[in-house]
Amino acid sequence: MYAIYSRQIDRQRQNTELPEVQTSGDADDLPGGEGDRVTIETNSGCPTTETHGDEDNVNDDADCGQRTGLSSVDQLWDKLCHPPTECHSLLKKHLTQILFDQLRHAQTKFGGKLEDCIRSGCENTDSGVGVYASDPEAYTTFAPLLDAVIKDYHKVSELNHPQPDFGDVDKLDFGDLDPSGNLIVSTRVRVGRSHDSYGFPPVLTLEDRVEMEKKTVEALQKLEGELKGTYYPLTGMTKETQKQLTEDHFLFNDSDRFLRAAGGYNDWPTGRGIFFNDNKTFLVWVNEEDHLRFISMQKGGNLQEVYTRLVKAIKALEGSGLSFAKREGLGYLTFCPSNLGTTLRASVHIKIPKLSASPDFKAFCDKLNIQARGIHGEHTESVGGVYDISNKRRLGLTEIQAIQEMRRGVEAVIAEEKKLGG
Ligand SMILES: Nc1ncnc2c1ncn2[C@@H]1O[C@H](COP(=O)(O)OP(=O)(O)OP(=O)(O)O)[C@@H](O)[C@H]1O
Repeated sequence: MYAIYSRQIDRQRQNTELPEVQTSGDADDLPGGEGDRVTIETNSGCPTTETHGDEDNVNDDADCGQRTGLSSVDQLWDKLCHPPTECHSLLKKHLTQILFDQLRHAQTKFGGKLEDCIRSGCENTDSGVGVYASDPEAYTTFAPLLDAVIKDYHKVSELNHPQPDFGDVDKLDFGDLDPSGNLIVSTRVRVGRSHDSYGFPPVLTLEDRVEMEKKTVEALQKLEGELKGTYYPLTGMTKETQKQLTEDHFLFNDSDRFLRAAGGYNDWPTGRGIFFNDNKTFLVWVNEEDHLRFISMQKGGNLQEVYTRLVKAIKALEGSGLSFAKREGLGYLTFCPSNLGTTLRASVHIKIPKLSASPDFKAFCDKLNIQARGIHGEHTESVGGVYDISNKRRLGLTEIQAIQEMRRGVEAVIAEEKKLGG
């Protein structure tokens, strides 16, 4: 069966041309040099009364099924109960002995098990969240654990996410957030989407990945106008091209140990790739962390243009025959529970040397529901006082509300930086 899919993909790949290395890409103007370390957020609270696993069941290989070489659910539980250093993850906080006993034999129709959801958090006890959904149905089967984690992470008391509402893009009340062009280097808005008929990375087979890639590429090839572009599979792409596209902030890589432990890089690079239009303002990541990530980005601070382009792309792709996983009260479903709901992260890369050096920087961001990251993605450091500032909330509000929250946050950040003399 795989041979058939491989042949199909090989044919498809023969028809695509690999991109030239972009030595003068959009992000080349980003400042270089070492900078301050970003404070990474965790929403933790370490339990003081965590009970230990049932030691009689440790090494119960029956739970491993066919996934040989992976720790069993009891081995994972044991690791979580005896972390090498203090553990503050949401997994640790919410997976009690009672819940573990209740869920340890549960299985979704995609074959997802508890161990698929908790592996990363048990292997990496320094995780902030520590839980991934094995597949869309995990949000039902493992709801006692996942709901608690979701409520805690997103700071909501009820899971009643509203229906999608992108607002009227012809009547947006914002444009360029930094008309002077002095502070904002670039703006990016992304959403994640999952095919509703496939599981998430831990339960996917190589054949699934190839099949999903094919379906996705067929839909992407229908895009028109500004969104029209070309798909570049990772398989066959030179290391130099991958490196350059990653450094230019366009492409993903396989360097996140949390995602790796969750199975996010299984069968790498098969089934993965990137689609982009000619001027690289609309991109789609295929089979990175999520089945699909739609990304709109450009240099400067024009949030209106970036958001409008993304909304048009979402509507076009929703009408192209793809069917995305959603659940009442949770919105769009993603591999990581931190992303579901709107799945929207709108960010600017912004030069804020004064504000970021202030001891109140994190509190300032928290108050505005915005988050600061380093400029090479989550868990990276800031470079030259440039930070990635984005909306923190993705669940419990609409897309247009999330964008407005980010806009207000960025405007406040700019005002504060100027007040401090920046
Ligand atoms: N405003 C921006 N301008 C240019 N590049 C950006 C911007 N925001 C994010 N990026 C780039 O996008 C890439 C992915 O970043 P990152 O992994 O933090 O976010 P993400 O794609 O939203 O996913 P996740 O939140 O799941 O990690 C990185 O190369 C990062 O530098």
